Amino acid sequence: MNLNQILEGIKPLDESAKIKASARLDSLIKPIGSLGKLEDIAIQIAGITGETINSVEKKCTIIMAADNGVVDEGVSTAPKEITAIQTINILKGLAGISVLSRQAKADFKVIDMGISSNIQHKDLISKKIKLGTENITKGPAMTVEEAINAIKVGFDTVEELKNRGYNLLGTGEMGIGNTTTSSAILMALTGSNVDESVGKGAGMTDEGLENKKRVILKALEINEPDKNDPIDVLSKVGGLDIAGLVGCFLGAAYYRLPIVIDGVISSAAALVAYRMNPLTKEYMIPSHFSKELAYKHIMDALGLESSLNLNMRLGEGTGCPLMFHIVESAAAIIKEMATFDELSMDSDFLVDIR
Ligand SMILES: Cc1cc2ncn([C@H]3O[C@H](COP(=O)(O)O)[C@@H](O)[C@H]3O)c2cc1C
Ligand SMILES: O=C(O)c1cccnc1
Repeated sequence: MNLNQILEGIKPLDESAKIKASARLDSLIKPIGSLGKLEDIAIQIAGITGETINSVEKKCTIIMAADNGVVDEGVSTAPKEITAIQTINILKGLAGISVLSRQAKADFKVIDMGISSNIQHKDLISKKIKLGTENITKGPAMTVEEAINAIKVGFDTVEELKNRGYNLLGTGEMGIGNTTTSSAILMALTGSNVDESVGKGAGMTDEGLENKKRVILKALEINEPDKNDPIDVLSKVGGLDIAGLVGCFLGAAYYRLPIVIDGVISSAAALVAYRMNPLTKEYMIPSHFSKELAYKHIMDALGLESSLNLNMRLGEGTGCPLMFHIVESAAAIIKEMATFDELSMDSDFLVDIR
């Protein structure tokens, strides 16, 4: 399947299923709308699957790992070797995403999209496009063909997970320097200014932040990404991890699966997918409000709002298993709460509290 076929195969949510889910929620023994975002999510999932009652217990966060050539410009406090080291830590079950996934009884899948060394682990899926991107202050991060190949990896991963019965997905990443590429994508696609688009990432001094801003401005000047062409933006100032995640968002919309957005890097990928086909947004579920500055502006550009605010700024996909608890709760209320009609059959004392 080529990219155009994928984009054309994405359809809107099922409106009649949403109406039925909404009617069921209004019939439950609670004041109308009182379960807030849990109700919104239950309705969204009904629209995605076409069913009122849904199971979302088989969950997986897809973690795309890749290196970024722009790290040579001193945009991260961490050395680029951390990408490989932390990818292995994730797989060994030791990292934040590993622990939170275990807690949520969720799986994760780690894909090497372009780590700059040839590391191996039995559970690491190698789909390496190349050994890290080029330095974006000198030219494009990757070719358009490489970007499309990376998108295809994400898309195919979702297809495989759908075939294996997964019904709730999440997006995560590991890639030193990827808050730089995320901010560059935000600025290129929306024209937002550098001071509201660039944060300190994994940790950065004030001087380091000023350098990071200069580097991003230079990358945008050298590459001249076309804001009306999301693939141009992605290939010029993005990363292989972000490109893979774009494919995950396209895949989730194509195969009609709900997909949770983690932090600033996943949300940058979500914005690229949204610009490629706005219907992808209907399948996205934001998780937490990342403290990284660009996050708020990316969410504004997407017109989405996160449900959790835990002052987190880790990445890896850590918002996803936390949000899985909430999404499972949303699926449970619409399935398991009683309706007023059901109670009136059992009880002479029912008072309709609506
Ligand atoms: C030990 C460590 C573990 C991490 N896990 C996720 N990130 C996060 O930080 C990186 C992005 O930040 P920047 O753009 O400033 O490099 C990404 O790898 C992201 O997943 C980490 C960063 C570090 C240092
Ligand atoms: O919000 C995130 O995803 C994030 C923030 C800082 C560093 N890495 C990731």
